[in-house]
Amino acid sequence: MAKVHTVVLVRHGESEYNRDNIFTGWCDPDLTAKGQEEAKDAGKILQEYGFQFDVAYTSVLKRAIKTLYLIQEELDCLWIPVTKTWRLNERHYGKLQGKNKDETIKKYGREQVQLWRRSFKVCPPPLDEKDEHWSGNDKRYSGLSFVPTGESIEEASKRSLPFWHKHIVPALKSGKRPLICGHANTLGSLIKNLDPSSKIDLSDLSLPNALPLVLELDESFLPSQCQFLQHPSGGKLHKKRNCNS
Ligand SMILES: O=C(OP(=O)(O)O)[C@H](O)COP(=O)(O)O
Repeated sequence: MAKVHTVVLVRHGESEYNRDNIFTGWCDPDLTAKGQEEAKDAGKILQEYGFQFDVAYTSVLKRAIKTLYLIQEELDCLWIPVTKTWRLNERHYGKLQGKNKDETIKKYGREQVQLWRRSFKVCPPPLDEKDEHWSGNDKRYSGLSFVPTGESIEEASKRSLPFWHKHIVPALKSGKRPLICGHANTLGSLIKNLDPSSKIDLSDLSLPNALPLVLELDESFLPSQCQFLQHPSGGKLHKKRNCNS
């Protein structure tokens, strides 16, 4: 089907928790120096392909906000409107937040941990509201009637999809070119759940850090194709990797 609309999505660059192999969710670690470079690289790749954006969206987590800023800086479009929303936050990882992934596997077993990470409906164990990682007292969430203590991928999709329909689709309808900077599970599940029957394969939602993903949509705003724009190989060639199965 012919391409009608295009949205570019980027997972943030490497965070301190990514570097240390820690479940992140709604925790708010910064980008590492490597993550900052990855973000700048993403901007350079997008520039090389000639992408331009009129509007941008990100979460309220600094790893995504800073990645977006660095991309905008590379593209010289710091002036475009940016909407930050908790609806694009990473899925809430409950009690796993702040825990090392290998230690969690040792404690609970690989199969159980994989179920918490990738099952659509299974929620990770809930975070205690007294835990240091509980977001209920964080002022950025003061407008929410309910602050999650853990989310399944399905629950995370249920709060990101309405944002897509309320903000991204109208932006596309008015001819705007949107850039979305977010998180592995939320972006992956958002794309998959726009049309669960689509052939798009995001190989278990493990989106690489700061690799721009070009999503093409048909006239009904359903995904028709998606592909990653690869990092420069040898500093020269950017190879596109197709993710349609
Ligand atoms: O918070 C996370 O994602 P993020 O680094 O994209 O924000 C997760 O810890 C990613 O880990 P996962 O691949 O085990 O789901």
